[in-house]
Amino acid sequence: MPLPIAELHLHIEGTLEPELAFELAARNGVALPYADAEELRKAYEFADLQSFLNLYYELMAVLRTERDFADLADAYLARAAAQGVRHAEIFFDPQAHTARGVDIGTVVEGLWRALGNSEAEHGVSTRLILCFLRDESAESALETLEAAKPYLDRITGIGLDSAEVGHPPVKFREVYETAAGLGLRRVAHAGEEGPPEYITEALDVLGVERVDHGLRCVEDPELVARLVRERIPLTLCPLSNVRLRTVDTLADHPLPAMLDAGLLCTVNSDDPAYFGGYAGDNFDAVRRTLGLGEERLRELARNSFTASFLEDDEELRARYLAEVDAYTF
Ligand SMILES: Nc1ncnc2[nH]cnc12
Ligand SMILES: [Zn+2]
Repeated sequence: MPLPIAELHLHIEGTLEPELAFELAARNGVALPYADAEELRKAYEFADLQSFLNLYYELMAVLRTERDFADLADAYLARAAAQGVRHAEIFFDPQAHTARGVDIGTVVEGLWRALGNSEAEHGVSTRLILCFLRDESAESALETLEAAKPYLDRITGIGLDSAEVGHPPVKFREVYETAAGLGLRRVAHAGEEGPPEYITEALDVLGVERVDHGLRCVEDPELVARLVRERIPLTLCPLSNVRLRTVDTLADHPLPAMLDAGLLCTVNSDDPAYFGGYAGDNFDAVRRTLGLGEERLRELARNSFTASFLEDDEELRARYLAEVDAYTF
């Protein structure tokens, strides 16, 4: 039985496995510029974040109907459950779909078909987090939040993703303020490729409660001290960092030093179809390569539930934490 964990950094579009991409392409009459799934998988060789994002957005062309989004989310939830995920807070990128003429309602309702049944079907509780694309305009983000208003009962929070460098958090001050007024929780990618200053800005200007990645905080000891003091969770994604070359090799990953420093780290998969592993695979990789022992693994699992947005169901959080405590390796 795998260690029970919460996954807090997962882009649903990044769970599109090549085989499902071809199945959906056939169903929707979309032509993909690859002969088959095997050839597509060979294209998963990335120099940096942008080279990954190019393929990530290109493949989304196959996602067109509610059923497509439901199938995508259902496939993820089944895989995640098999790896010990008990709770998943799932990002989606509405602008990447509305730009192709797919309505935000199609996306949310499609995802909800799978998420609404997930506890019964897969034993995985879920929350949905709407992400704005930071390389699009602030106006576009505001329009997206407006378009999401009919679906806010299904959306727990907002996030910020896509190309980081050159798109600092401050660009999205207004939409984060508006979202906070609507009662939405706030997270943002910061310090993945961008500098530590973006992490500080995400905290101070956007009011984020959790930082996605946050890896580059290690370059600024004062920032590390603040993150420790304020118990700000970081959603790290070790296999993603290797594939996108933000660390040279997994053995160089600062996770052990970050835990030693007292940071509230969690381990997640980011875009598992592209980066070689789901949440449990990331745990296995850091256990094997970074030599994390049982106490550290249990700490990471506890952190994932502590950092989750389960304030609306503290009983469930307590149940998950008890499962972690009772787990025998
Ligand atoms: N790792 C990542 N960083 C920024 N934007 C993303 N969108 C999907 N995955 C991402
Ligand atoms: Zn991400």
